[in-house]
Amino acid sequence: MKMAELMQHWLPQRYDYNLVVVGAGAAGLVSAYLSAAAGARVALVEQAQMGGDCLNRGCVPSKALIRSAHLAQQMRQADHYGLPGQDVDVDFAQVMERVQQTIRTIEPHDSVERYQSLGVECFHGQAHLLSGHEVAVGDRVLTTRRIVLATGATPVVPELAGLDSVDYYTSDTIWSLRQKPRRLIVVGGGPIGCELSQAFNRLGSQVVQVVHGERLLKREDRAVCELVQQVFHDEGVELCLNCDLQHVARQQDEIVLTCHVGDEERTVHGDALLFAVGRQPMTQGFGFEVLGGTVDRRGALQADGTLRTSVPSIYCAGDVVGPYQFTHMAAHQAATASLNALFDRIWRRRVDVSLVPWTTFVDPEVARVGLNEQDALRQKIAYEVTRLDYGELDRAVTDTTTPGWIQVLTVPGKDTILGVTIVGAHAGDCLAEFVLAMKNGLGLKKILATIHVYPTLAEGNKLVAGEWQRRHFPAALKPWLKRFHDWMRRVS
Ligand SMILES: Cc1cc2nc3c(=O)[nH]c(=O)nc-3n(C[C@H](O)[C@H](O)[C@H](O)COP(=O)(O)OP(=O)(O)OC[C@H]3O[C@@H](n4cnc5c(N)ncnc54)[C@H](O)[C@@H]3O)c2cc1C
Ligand SMILES: NC(=O)c1ccc[n+]([C@@H]2O[C@H](COP(=O)([O-])OP(=O)(O)OC[C@H]3O[C@@H](n4cnc5c(N)ncnc54)[C@H](O)[C@@H]3O)[C@@H](O)[C@H]2O)c1
Repeated sequence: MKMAELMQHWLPQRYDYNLVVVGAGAAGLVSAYLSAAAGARVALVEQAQMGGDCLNRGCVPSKALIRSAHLAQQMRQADHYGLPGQDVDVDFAQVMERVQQTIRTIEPHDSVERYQSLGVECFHGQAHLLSGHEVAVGDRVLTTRRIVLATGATPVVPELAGLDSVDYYTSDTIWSLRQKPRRLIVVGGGPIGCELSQAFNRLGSQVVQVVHGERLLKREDRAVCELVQQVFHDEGVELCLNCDLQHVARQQDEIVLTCHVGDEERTVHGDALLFAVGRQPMTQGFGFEVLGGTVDRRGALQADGTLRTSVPSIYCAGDVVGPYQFTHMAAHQAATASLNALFDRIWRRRVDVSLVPWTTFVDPEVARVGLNEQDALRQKIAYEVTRLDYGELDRAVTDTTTPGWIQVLTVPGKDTILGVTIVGAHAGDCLAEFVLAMKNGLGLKKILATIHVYPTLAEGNKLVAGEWQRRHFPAALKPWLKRFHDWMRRVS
């Protein structure tokens, strides 16, 4: 039998679906929704909760927790605002209940009911790939022309001697806590470790943050990390940098984590332990590898620029492929993957990762798009720096939300923006204007020429553009202007 005949033998005459999407997190939901909106017949398979990580264990609960922690901190610092400062008696169980309430409020948006109403057929169960065109869910086999894998990622737990003798948390399980840990050990200096260390500390846990590297948030410039570390230190988060984990043990009622810091041994004591050491793409256990699907050296699905995997009928999006593990990237990739999957006979586009913004929601927030100084130096890209401190921004002063700054890197001598880092209150919101500008090739002069509302933090974007303009005013023009104005003062 020839190959074509063989294929004909096992492929159905007509597929049930144009697209089956595996996983109903940010990537899966957007893939399913867009495909249904484009008129395709779509099935969405989720083994656990609709909304995936972002809604149930990630962005939503963490930002709800951070909000309570921020308010507790503001209450303590009420004297900065002319009000009596106070000790805050945090009802931790209530805070965690609010976190769950927040999830419940958003939940309908990601629910089966909503997606069914949008024209997506939802299946609950673990998807298993039987071929590049067949997905089993329980007893059912869904046949489909294309598949989008959006299976996400799971928290990494380091291999550590003694780990089986202690209970520990990850970002998946920490939300079940109802009793505040008196002393919390957080392992990891990335966004999860930093956001949760500060939040738990502000809610009254004594936090020790144990970090492998020499600083927190190592993707950011050193000055940014130093400010965050200073704030953490001032608020009482104990930082253990350059730590190599050795072993962990339960001793009486406490957890004892032993690390090497250089040649020295250091022990860290706590009542609870949280690992935040990265998230591993979910590529195994649903038949992809059996079909010859490959993963890259990061352990993420291997895909081309159009998000097609090594199995031609299967595309992918979100944390399972990365490399940027953000909800907004999952959604962005989902749009590319699903439309490519539906229309690949006639048209495919590449996913655009040239401009990926992100914000780490520590206080002060750290937001970035494009290059920072350490990237520019590493890539040997020439740049100029223009910086505006929040202290020069009236709204930051009236709100007592200093410290912070806006730093813009531009092409030397030009207003073309290479990258922006904003550190400070609402940095993530303020960044959006720069993302739009960069995406559309607008330089700082265009931002300067745009009327910004006074007094807002976003006005800082215009002020930093003004600072750039002041420094680039053509020097040769100055004597001419002086002569012109001298002449104009003559009384004729
Ligand atoms: C604590 C924390 C805070 C975060 N904060 C932010 C933030 O502020 N901003 C931001 O942009 N990002 C944040 N993130 C990252 C963000 O949550 C993820 O990037 C995003 O959720 C990834 O979406 P996804 O659809 O790729 O994966 P997921 O949301 O993980 O969805 C994958 C889904 O697939 C399902 N699944 C897996 N295998 C199968 C199978 N075989 N069959 C059926 N279903 C399957 C899973 O059950 C899951 O529901 C945070 C993450 C964490 C953990
Ligand atoms: N605000 C946001 O957008 C946001 C918030 C949270 C999470 N996220 C996403 O989730 C992803 C995962 O976050 P994360 O913070 O877990 O991972 P990460 O990879 O960003 O950081 C992991 C940290 O753990 C440290 N580490 C790794 N192994 C270690 C070990 N054995 N001992 C001690 N330290 C160790 C690393 O040095 C690093 O500091 C991020 O990449 C991010 O994209 C985003």
